[in-house]
Amino acid sequence: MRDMVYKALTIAGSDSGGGAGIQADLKTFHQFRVFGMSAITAVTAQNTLGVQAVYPLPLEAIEKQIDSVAVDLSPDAVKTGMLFSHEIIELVAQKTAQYRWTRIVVDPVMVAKGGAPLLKQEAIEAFKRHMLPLAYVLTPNIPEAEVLTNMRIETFEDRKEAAKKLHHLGVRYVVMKGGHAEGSELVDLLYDGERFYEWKSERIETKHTHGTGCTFAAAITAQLAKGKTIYEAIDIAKRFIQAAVEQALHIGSGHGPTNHWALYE
Ligand SMILES: Nc1ncnc2c1ncn2[C@@H]1O[C@H](COP(=O)(O)OP(=O)(O)O)[C@@H](O)[C@H]1O
Ligand SMILES: Cc1ncc(COP(=O)(O)OP(=O)(O)O)c(N)n1
Repeated sequence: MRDMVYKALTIAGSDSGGGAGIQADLKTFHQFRVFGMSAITAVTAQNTLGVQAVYPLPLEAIEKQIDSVAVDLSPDAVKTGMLFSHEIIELVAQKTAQYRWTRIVVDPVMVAKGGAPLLKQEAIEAFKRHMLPLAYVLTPNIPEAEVLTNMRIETFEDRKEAAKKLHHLGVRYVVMKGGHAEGSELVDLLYDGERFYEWKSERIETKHTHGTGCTFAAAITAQLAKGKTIYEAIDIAKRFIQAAVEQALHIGSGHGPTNHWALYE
């Protein structure tokens, strides 16, 4: 008998350098034996040194890609990444409702590591209004959680308070990543509306962390596509990202990408 084929769709921006965005998502899906599909929202000219240019796609082009995938290939889980403008956010929200997608992982991509904006300032309210209530899982880093909650996050208790606020704004599972906090121990936090859960790891001292957020969220999406629970999905995604950073590829002269095949070498 044939193995079941699980499918995941990523709606995100293209990173020509291959470390983040659509490219990181598809590599991660593939690594977990999940069939990856894409709807590109924007094309970036990007490498390990930074983002040199951003070209959002026409709304019609984004809509057609989503429709083509949805009507024929029925994704088991969906991930969103760089959405760039309020028009794209509104379109993606409308399509999510139209196709009744429920296993949706929303990575609130705002700024690339080098500081380039990947979400317009004017789109933040639309993001909060449309994307948070749709999110089965939301994966903010600490600065993104600060923007979405309008609060400063300094202590671990602040992170918990922010996670609660995001849950109140409609998110089912809040996964607050700890990469931007100080210290040699890294803690990713899950709030499920009742309890907090922590995933701890050693911080690897490296500048090669380009695409960690995309890769981690894509790993969660792949596991949800396979029918895993959120707790199982984060267990696997955390081990995956740790190995991917630990065995980074050391390519390019800036912030290099993680190693998407590290766990299975
Ligand atoms: N130096 C590091 N060593 C190990 N894991 C890391 C490191 N930096 C980030 N991670 C992990 O990568 C994921 C993304 O983290 P974070 O840096 O907070 O988000 P983003 O990449 O979106 O800014 C998290 O699971 C985090 O624990
Ligand atoms: C096209 C595109 N999408 C998302 C990002 C941000 O990715 P992230 O995983 O947060 O990694 P860094 O940019 O922080 O290294 C991106 N750069 N490009």
